[in-house]
Parts: sequence; C-alpha cells; structure tokens
Amino acid sequence: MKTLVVDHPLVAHKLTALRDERTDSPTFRRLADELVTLLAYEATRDVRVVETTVNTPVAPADGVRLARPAPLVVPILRAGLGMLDGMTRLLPTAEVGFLGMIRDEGTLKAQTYATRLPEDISGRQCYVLDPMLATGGTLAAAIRLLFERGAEDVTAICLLAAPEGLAYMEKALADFAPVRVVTASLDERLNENGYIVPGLGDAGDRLYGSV
Ligand SMILES: O=P(O)(O)OC[C@H]1O[C@H](OP(=O)(O)OP(=O)(O)O)[C@H](O)[C@@H]1O
Ligand SMILES: O=c1cc[nH]c(=O)[nH]1
Ligand SMILES: [Mg+2]
Repeated sequence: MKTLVVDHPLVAHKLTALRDERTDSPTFRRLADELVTLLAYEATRDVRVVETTVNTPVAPADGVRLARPAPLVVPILRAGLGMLDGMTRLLPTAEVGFLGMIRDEGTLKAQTYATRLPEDISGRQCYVLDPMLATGGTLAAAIRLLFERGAEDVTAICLLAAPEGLAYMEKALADFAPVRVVTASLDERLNENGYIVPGLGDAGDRLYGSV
C-alpha cells in the first residue's frame, strides 16, 4: 500500500480552518469540498488515458482523453458524501457508486447498511472517498468489497489518516492489488474512543449535524 500525504500550503491552510472547532457546518462543507479537489489532483495522477488527436483551428494536435470504462468514484455515506462534488468537479465523466457504512462507536467495527454499485466493476479504477481513516476498519472493508467485485486498483482519498489505521489497512489488504491512500494529513494517533488526534472531531456531524 502506498500513502501520499499531500504537502501544499493551500491544503494545510484549508485543513487548519477545517479542524477549528469554531468552523460552522456551511464553512466546513465548503472547505471539505475545496480540499478534495486539491487532493484529487494528486490522487488521479495515474488515471488511465488513451492517446487521441484533435484539430485545433490551426493544425492537428496530439493529446489524450480518459480511457473507458470511466473511473468509478465511491463515497462512503454519510461523511464521504461531503467529498463527492469536489471529486466529480475534476472527473465529471466518472461513474458514481455508493456504500453506506457506519462504525459502531462501542466496538469500533464497521457495518455496511447500503450497497449501490454498478453490476460490473471488473477492470475499473476506483476512487473511494471518506474524510476519516481512523482504525481503518471502514475503508479496509470498503476496498475489500471493491476488489472482490473485480476492481483493478483502488485509491482512497481521505482528509485525515491515523498511523494505526494505515497499519491496519496494510495488513488487511496485503492480498489485494495496488491500494493507494491520499490524505491531507497523517495525524498523531487515535484516542481511547477511536478518534483521530488532533483530528477534527466527528466529520459526519460537522458536515451534516447541527454542531
Ligand atoms: O476508520 P474507522 O475507525 O472505521 O472510522 C472512520 C469512519 O467513521 C466515520 O464514519 P461514521 O461511522 O461516523 O459514519 P457517518 O459518516 O455516517 O458519520 C468516518 O467517516 C469513517 O467512515
Ligand atoms: O476522528 C474520527 C474518527 C472516526 N470518525 C470521525 O468522524 N472522526
Ligand atoms: Mg460519524
């Protein structure tokens, strides 16, 4: 598994504002959206393209276009939904599938409550969106499911990741084809409740709750 922590002053600036407990939900949503687009630029560096030629008003020009089948983008509900628009702004022709998953806050185990993916994802490049990689249980289960359905490679885009979660995913996904994690920050650790420290709190609540 490869992990990329995007090192860019704009990413750091927006992430700092996102973490701030005084940031309200509308601002949090906007910042998450902007951050995803910046992360997606790095995350799609290996997106498959094919060569093509177009005619400019002056002369033919060699170029590329996205290969088919189009990439599949999978936000993990609920919090991952806050990253979807930022991602499809960069990849407007991507297909979108949905996974609904929730972590039991007692056991910290992830449960899947909704799956809405295309019938056939064999050979597809997949981009999974979830702002928080904490224990890694949610993302590992989501990525495993995509590989079991035939995905060719999977990139997870997260706003924050914890070292414990990355280590867990490394082991849990060792038998699967390439996995990449692209994140804005590798934070210090998890606390006793499985929250990322310093983190940003509960991403789902901050996006969609009344906090
Ligand atoms: O790495 P893990 O320890 O599995 O935890 C991370 C998961 O927890 C959060 O979702 P949550 O279960 O709170 O659901 P929500 O998006 O509906 O708020 C977050 O968005 C991840 O999906
Ligand atoms: O820090 C954390 C961990 C899991 N889920 C969140 O929303 N935040
Ligand atoms: Mg939550």
